[in-house]
Amino acid sequence: MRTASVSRDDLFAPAMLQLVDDAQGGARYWPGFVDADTARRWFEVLSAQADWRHLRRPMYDRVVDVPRLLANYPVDALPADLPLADMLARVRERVPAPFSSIGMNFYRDGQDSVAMHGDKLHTLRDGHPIALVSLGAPRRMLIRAVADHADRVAIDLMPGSLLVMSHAMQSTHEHGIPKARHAAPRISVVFRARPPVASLL
Ligand SMILES: O=C(O)CCC(=O)C(=O)O
Ligand SMILES: [Fe+2]
Repeated sequence: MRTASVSRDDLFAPAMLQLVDDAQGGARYWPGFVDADTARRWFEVLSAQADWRHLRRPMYDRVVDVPRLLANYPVDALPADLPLADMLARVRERVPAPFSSIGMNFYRDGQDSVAMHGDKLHTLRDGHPIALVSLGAPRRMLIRAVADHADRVAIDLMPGSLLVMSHAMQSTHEHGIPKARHAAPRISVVFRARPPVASLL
């Protein structure tokens, strides 16, 4: 396994790390996408004021808690008291894609997690990437090839960082945030380009 860990304060850190390669840009990571003060401000407002929901989901013959809080906003109805329009504008400067939905995850502590998965392709516009801004405490993400689980990379997602994953990668690779022994609260803000509603039916 490769481990990629870069801190914003590391003078020798590259501006961008290529974590996975493919014809659509693969997975690219910018550790210092926004400055520390901006990341702190965004975390404070979102943690306090977003519409966080605790979901339960059927799994086999049981109903289980989703082990993190979720909040979702379509980009054409962003609440004015949240910094999401500003975040979207900055993400679009770096990644010019037709993002239409913002999904957020709140990992309250090390027990919160997301299992290894590829994002659902039928809910994403073909060819457009997913962009993910991290806020709050660092958390480790694992990315692995579906065809060879030994082909994997661990990246410590720092507050103020941006991770961009290609559409193609959602079928060739899985990503997840494993549980951690100790972790302070973290938020990820995920920008996706959704297909028009009609094509979902
Ligand atoms: O929180 C993260 O960094 C990953 C979230 C994720 O994979 C998702 O929302 O699909
Ligand atoms: Fe995901």
